[in-house]
Order: sequence, then structure tokens, then C-alpha cells
Amino acid sequence: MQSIKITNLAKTYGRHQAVDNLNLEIKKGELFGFLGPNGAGKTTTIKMLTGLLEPTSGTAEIHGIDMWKKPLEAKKRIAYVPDQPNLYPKLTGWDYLEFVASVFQVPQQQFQQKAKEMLHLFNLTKQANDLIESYSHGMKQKIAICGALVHEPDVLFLDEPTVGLDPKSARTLKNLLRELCDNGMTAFVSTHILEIAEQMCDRVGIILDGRIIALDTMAELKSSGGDSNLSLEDIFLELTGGEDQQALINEITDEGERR
Ligand SMILES: Nc1ncnc2c1ncn2[C@@H]1O[C@H](COP(=O)(O)OP(=O)(O)OP(=O)(O)O)[C@@H](O)[C@H]1O
Repeated sequence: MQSIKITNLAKTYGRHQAVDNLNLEIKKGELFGFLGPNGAGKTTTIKMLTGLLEPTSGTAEIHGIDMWKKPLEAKKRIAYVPDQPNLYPKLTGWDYLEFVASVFQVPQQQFQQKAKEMLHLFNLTKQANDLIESYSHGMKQKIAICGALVHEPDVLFLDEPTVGLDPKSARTLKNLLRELCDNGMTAFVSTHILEIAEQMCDRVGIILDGRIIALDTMAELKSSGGDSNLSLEDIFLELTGGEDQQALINEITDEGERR
């Protein structure tokens, strides 16, 4: 059975088709990178997959459970870290983790062990009893990630997870995701940082104007481009038209220099 199964998923805002009949299957244990330029439809897709935004049509299933027909059952299996996590400023980091664990009915002993482990991993042990309102942006991002993992989800959705993280924390997250996926968790990661996708994802999907325009392993994407020296950035820019813009920038700057 697929971990995530998306069938003819679509979302229109007024007349604008933000996500256009998306079909995608992601296996258990896969670390999937979801890429696309600004406004391509990444967040809209993730919100439909996590039960936050109702699709105009189509279905999203988590381990065979329809997110919109059986939302409670499906939501028990997932965790979602948005790009701007909405945390409770008047809770301490520890209280926040305890709150999340109680929502997901994690037994107390298991919670304690997991929370300590996660806080240690992300260097937050010392600040665990401080109010979240005193946390920096990166610390908020990290406590949100800890909260997402405290109930050991089967599928983790991350929207721009490394933005705001220092290099050490970004590396910790990358290694942790790899390890969790090797142990059977599935991760669906949207990112603009192509290097991250290139280094850690099993497969990447590129979305443009609400449609998947490329879907493959890095090795296959490179070989289909006919040049194994291409970076994901080269492939991404070629597919999404960024190269035309680069040519325009070169033209403008050349003209500036000539004047
Ligand atoms: N609430 C909304 N009402 C109307 N249009 C919306 C709404 N949310 C998103 N859109 C439009 O839907 C399209 C997809 O937006 P979405 O936020 O999913 O893109 P994205 O790929 O996540 O972009 P970014 O990389 O900039 O975060 C865009 O054209 C956006 O303007």
C-alpha cells in the first residue's frame, strides 16, 4: 500500500486553478522532495494533504485512509510543520510538547523519553522551560519539529523546514529525516533549497502552475536531461523557465554595463 496517494487532486481559488488534477503516489519510507517556483501550488497541495484546506475535487489518502472522509483517523497518522509554525507563546517548550503528546494520546513515559531525546538533538534542553515567546525564529522552528515527531507519525509533512535553521540544526534535521525514513517513516518535504533536495531526497517532484512537470529520482532526472553533470538547479531552471529570466537579467546587467 502507498503511504500517500493523491488522485486527481485539484483546488481552484475563484477562477484560478492553483492545483490542477494532481496524481502522485509515495511509498512507505520514502523521502520525497516537493519543489516548485513561488506560487506553483506547493503549500496548497500540502494543506489539502494534511486536512487543512478542502480540495475542490479529487482525493488524498494516507495509508489508504481518505483525509477528507475519515479526517480523525488520517490525522492520527501524520504530522505537519508549516513554514511559519503557529505556536502557543505562553507555553514553555516542554509544555508545548506535552500538549501535543496529550492530543495524540502518547503514554506519559514514552512522551518523557521522546521529548528529552528531541530537545537534546536540537540543542533546546536548556531552554525547555522558557516561554516560547522568548524563542528565536529558528528555535520556534525546532520546537515545532520536535512537536511533530513526539507522537512518531507515519507520515511527516514539512514546508520549508530548513529556513531559519542554523547550519548545524539543518544538518541535524537532514540526518534525522534520513534515519527516520530508513526506519519506515515517510517524509514529504517542500523546499526551495535545491541542494537539500539533491542531497537527501529519494525522489523529487517539480510542480509548476499546479501540475507536476517532473517526477523521478535525481539520477533519472539527470540522465533524462542527457547530461549527468547537470545540477538539480540546472534541471529546475530549465523546466520552470527560470533560465529565460536569467537571460533577461544578463541582458539588463550587460546593458547597464555598456551605458
Ligand atoms: N487563499 C488564497 N486565495 C486565492 N489565491 C490563493 C490563495 N492561496 C494561494 N493562492 C494562489 O494559489 C497559487 C498557489 O499558491 P501556493 O501558496 O500553494 O504556492 P507555493 O508553491 O506554496 O508558493 P511559495 O513557494 O511562494 O510559498 C498562487 O497563485 C497563489 O496566489
